[in-house]
Amino acid sequence: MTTPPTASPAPQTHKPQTMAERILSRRGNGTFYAGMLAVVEVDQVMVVDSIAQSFIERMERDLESVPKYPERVSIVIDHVAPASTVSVAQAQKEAREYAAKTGVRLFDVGRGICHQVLMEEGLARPGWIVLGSDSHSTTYGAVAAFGSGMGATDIALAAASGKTWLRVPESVKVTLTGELTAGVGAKDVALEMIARLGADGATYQSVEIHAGDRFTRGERMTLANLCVEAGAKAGLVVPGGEILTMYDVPEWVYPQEGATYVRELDIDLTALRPRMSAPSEVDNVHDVAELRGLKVDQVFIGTCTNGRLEDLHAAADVLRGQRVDPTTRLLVIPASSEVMEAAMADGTLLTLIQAGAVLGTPGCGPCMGRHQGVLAPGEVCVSTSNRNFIGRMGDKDAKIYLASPAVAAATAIKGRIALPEDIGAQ
Ligand SMILES: CC(C)[C@H](C(=O)O)[C@@H](O)C(=O)O
Ligand code: SF4
Repeated sequence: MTTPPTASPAPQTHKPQTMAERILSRRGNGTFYAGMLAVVEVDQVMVVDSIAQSFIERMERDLESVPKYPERVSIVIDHVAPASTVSVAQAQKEAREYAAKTGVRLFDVGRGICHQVLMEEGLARPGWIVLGSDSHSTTYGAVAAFGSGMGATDIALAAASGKTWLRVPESVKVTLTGELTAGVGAKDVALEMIARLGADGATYQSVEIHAGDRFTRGERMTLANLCVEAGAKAGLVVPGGEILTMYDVPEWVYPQEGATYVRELDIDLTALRPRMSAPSEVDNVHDVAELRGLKVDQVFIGTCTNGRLEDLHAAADVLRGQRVDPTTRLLVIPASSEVMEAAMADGTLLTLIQAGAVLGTPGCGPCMGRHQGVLAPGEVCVSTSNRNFIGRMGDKDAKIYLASPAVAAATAIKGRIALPEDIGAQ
């Protein structure tokens, strides 16, 4: 197989480092700064169903190799699960056989979306390097893991060698100030951040988010998840709040005072209103109030961005005792089996179903337009996901608006873009 190049030599003096520089240095073979080439240990390699066939082909045909550490590789069947066609079923069958043969972990149909599942399983931890065959692998930055998406070839090389090599990214520092007002949450912050960075504004950079003790792990996942929509290589949230009680956070993941950033921006949470991304770019962000009243055919609550228990709670708080508009469909797809079980146990699912929601199998659902709720020409969807590109959820003439679970729920009741306050909720 290909031999990794030798990493850049360590500099003589020690300058303060960003989070990305610190983590890559610690997990690699030197003291790295932006622009240098780092060779690093990989703690977890994640392969999704849609990429599994090409991953297996790279491993067996091109590299003639097997995973060096099978316990560090996970395959997740989540994007089109259960299978929608014979060829999808065949690919998934091959993924199962490969897992059985090599001893890598397999999370099968119904366990949930890759990023949610890895987080729940403790397969992303502070200071880890987690590579996924999926662009939203930046999500692991919620717990200060350097998470990044790569193609099948790079993923296979990492699985075969236990290492990867990459150019150390420059960092953008995003500092959150003030406190959120009622009805505004992590999704609104994430959309505002993308609007401010721009869709290509952080290409190959590490977005380092200074959030203090604000936000739960799930909310931090929403923030880190969206970073890739600005083109980021990683989205790292400085540990604080509940992360400190959930994990042992090593000192070496924190950025150092005086580190070098290519750009710094502050987001004042107090001034933020519920935000919505209009078609067909994620950075086309507006106040929901400006878009109010637009007729909506489908509302989708779920995905790796906003399909967690707290998201279902936010939706249920708005939908309790209400009915979905008869001309609008509401799809709710929990991000994982664990989320579904908890939402079942605490009555959230009953509330949603009584309001008229249709429940789907934990997984990606219609997020990328492969099954379970694709859109017809001219249809409009409000989704809690992260991408609203042309054709993303079905027909190229369908339109997707991205918003928080609370806004999505209010919209489902009205059948038109709405704020929770429009139906008397907060
Ligand atoms: C199928 C997968 C590779 C893809 C990604 O890379 O993100 C998908 O998850 C998406 O959201 O578009
Ligand atoms: S839920 Fe959507 S964005 Fe997330 S991994 Fe699945 S397809 Fe990609």
